[in-house]
Amino acid sequence: MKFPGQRKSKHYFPVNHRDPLLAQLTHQPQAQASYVCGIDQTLVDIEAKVEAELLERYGLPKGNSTLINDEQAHALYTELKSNNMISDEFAGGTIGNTVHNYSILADDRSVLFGVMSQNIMVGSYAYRYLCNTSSKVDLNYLQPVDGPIGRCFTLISDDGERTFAISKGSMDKLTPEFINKDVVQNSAALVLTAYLMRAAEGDGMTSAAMKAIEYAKEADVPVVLTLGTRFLIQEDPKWWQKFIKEHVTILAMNEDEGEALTGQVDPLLASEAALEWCDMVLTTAGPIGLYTAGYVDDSAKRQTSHPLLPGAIPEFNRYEFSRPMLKADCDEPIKVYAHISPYMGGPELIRNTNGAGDGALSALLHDLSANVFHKVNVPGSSKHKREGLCYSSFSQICKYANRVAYEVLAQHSPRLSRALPEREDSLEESYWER
Ligand SMILES: Nc1ncnc2c1ncn2[C@@H]1O[C@H](COP(=O)(O)OP(=O)(O)O)[C@@H](O)[C@H]1O
Ligand SMILES: Nc1nc2c(ncn2[C@@H]2O[C@H](COP(=O)(O)O)[C@@H](O)[C@H]2O)c(=O)[nH]1
Repeated sequence: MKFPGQRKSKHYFPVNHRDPLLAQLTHQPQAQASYVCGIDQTLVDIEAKVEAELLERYGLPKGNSTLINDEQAHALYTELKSNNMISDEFAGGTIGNTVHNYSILADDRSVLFGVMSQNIMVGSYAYRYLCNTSSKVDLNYLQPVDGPIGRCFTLISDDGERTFAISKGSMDKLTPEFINKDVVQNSAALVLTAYLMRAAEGDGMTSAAMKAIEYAKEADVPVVLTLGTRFLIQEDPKWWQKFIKEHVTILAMNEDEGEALTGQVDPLLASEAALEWCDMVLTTAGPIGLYTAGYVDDSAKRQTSHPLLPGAIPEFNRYEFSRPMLKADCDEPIKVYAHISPYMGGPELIRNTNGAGDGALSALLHDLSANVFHKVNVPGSSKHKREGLCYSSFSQICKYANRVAYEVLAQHSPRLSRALPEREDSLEESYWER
């Protein structure tokens, strides 16, 4: 496990500083590992820049992820291919991206549940998916299926907004028997997307996800849900509120999904509202940056040394130096919020924002998993006198998530091909040289 480590307020990502507590680990040759597991619809992203007219012609609402049938998929693919519009084809899927990025950041194992074609031709989509996934993502639990994996046409508009058209193939054929109970129950977190809940009748994906949730809850493993798209949530916000209340520990969403879920346009107020149903919230807000929100026990709260920020909740970041806790672990829970503006104002060139939110979530998962790792291996640490959900404070998690989102945007791909630089200097130099 590579640690998130200590971050200077100016340098929003892991730096070389060694945690003195971690030094104890060097005396333990066999540190116990910690990992996260996730379930996804196995998808390859087929990226193309398109005009608004094409979206209209195929009946694809801008910004949404729409399921399309085989005939529509064939027509769309033929049109994109014959006009040389396809710019990239790479492994995708919101949770596939998240666990891949987690493994890149942590330089450690994650486990992905899903399906994989059992007969794979070199160059096929299944082949590409495997080639484009970090070798640290454990794919040994994938369920073999007869058909192809899914295709996600990722259609980028002039303003960088992405619209998805999903040709599902066999992506929803995962069945509950392929969810390994031990793997889920020994993990630091189970990560899911709202997309898993829209499988058609006869497809096992939704029941597989519910089985995994059942296993996770039995073992007090945090369940992390990312909302995927506002269109899915606005169909029935009450259903989602109940789902989150019953099953979810940490919720990740963007400001549109937050509005669809809570009715609050302001991402801070949407985060506050969502805290009524879960323990922690990560709300990304595009060029506005991102928010973390959650709970800490009154006795463990820590005041920020940063300027207090105005907002719909005045001075909302007052206790952002606190570490997130489960509400149930607090005697006197208080709500804590933190915000950060985009790292360096965002990259100079943003081709599209595909996967930026998933990137931010993978940083949060890394921090959470590092906490489990630290707790198991350095149980006597003062860090664990109180039960904490994460290793770092709300403020630090904001910085780290923000930095990773920047990297996804700068690398122009939802999957990181390399981890963050160890030292800030090179990046900063290039920033000032602009
Ligand atoms: N236009 C932008 N300028 C600068 N940073 C951005 C921009 N869009 C996204 N980001 C960064 O990426 C993060 C996630 O982006 P967002 O678009 O909210 O996620 P999602 O992909 O889930 O919609 C933001 O919190 C911010 O740090
Ligand atoms: N599992 C699913 N993933 C999907 C679906 N539609 C789109 N996507 C994936 O989302 C990421 C980008 O996420 P972002 O919201 O952070 O930009 C992309 O790689 C797609 O593959 C879906 O129905 N199911």
